[in-house]
This record gives sequence, structure tokens and C-alpha cells, in this order.
Amino acid sequence: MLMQYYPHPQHDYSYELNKDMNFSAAHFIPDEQAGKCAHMHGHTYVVNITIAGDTLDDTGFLVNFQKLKELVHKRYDHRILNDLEEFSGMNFPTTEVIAQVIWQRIENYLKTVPNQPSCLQILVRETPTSYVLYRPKKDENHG
Ligand SMILES: Nc1nc2c(c(=O)[nH]1)N=C([C@H](O)[C@H](O)COP(=O)(O)OP(=O)(O)OP(=O)(O)O)CN2
Ligand SMILES: [Zn+2]
Repeated sequence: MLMQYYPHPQHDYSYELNKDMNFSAAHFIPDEQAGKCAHMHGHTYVVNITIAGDTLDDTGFLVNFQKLKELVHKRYDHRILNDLEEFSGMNFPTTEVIAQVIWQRIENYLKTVPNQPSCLQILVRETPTSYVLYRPKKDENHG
């Protein structure tokens, strides 16, 4: 995968892990303000996940890279995002909402692991010229 520059969050954790991945998906934004994006179209989304913590698990992982891919790629690759329950109602699959939803999905998993890492940042790139960063407020991260 192409090396990209990503803005990094400030933190005092000892370990910081980053996982890149992409997935191909279709979406539309059902609002007249979305212009041409109100019509179904597709992207190869690029995602960067930043996780940090002070403690490793018994394997020596902060979190298994493969688990992160499973949580994101397996759910969203080759899907119509609007069909998924997390993007139902008014929670349209904009880049901003996708980034927050991916953060929540990862954070829900991290809450179940004993070494308690935190997801500090999600970057979602929708096109070569557009990306969003989602960083939770301090009290949204556990611990
Ligand atoms: N704040 C947001 N604005 C827009 C979003 C979004 O998710 N958040 N999404 C879209 C469309 O889905 C579109 O696919 C992406 O838009 P855009 O960056 O305008 O894509 P282009 O390739 O047309 O942009 P260029 O400037 O020509 O490179 C629209 N807005
Ligand atoms: Zn789009």
C-alpha cells in the first residue's frame, strides 16, 4: 500500500499502533444538499486506525492487526453502506459518520480485551482529494 502522511494525535501512551486498510463500497447521501452524491456511487475507501496503550497482551500485541481488518474490512467491503443498520435513519454514510461508526465499532471491541488499549483516531479517505479524521473526546475513550 502507498505510504501516506497522516496527522497524529497527541498522547502519553508508550505504544502507538497504526493499521491501514481499504475497502470498496457504494453509498449515496439522500439529501438534496449532497448534489451529485445523492445518487448511488462507489469509492475505494482508505482507512487508517490509530490505537495506543501502555500494556501488551500475552502475545505481545497491543491489538492484533488482523482483528482490526476483520472488524472493518469484513463488514464494509463490497457492501452498499446505506443498507447497513449503523447507517439507517438520518445517520447517512458521509465520510464523517463512517469515521465515527468505525471508531465506535473498534472501541467496543477494545473494551472487551484485558490490556485496555484505546482507539485515538480514525482517518477515512473517500477520494484522492477528501478525507476526514475522527478523534473521540477524552471521556469517550475508556480508562
Ligand atoms: N463533508 C462532506 N462532504 C461531502 C461528502 C462527505 O462525506 N462529507 N461526500 C461527498 C460525496 O460522497 C463524494 O463522493 C465525495 O465528494 P468530493 O470530494 O466532492 O469528490 P470529487 O471527486 O467530486 O472531488 P474533486 O474536488 O473533484 O476532487 C460530497 N461532499
Ligand atoms: Zn461518495
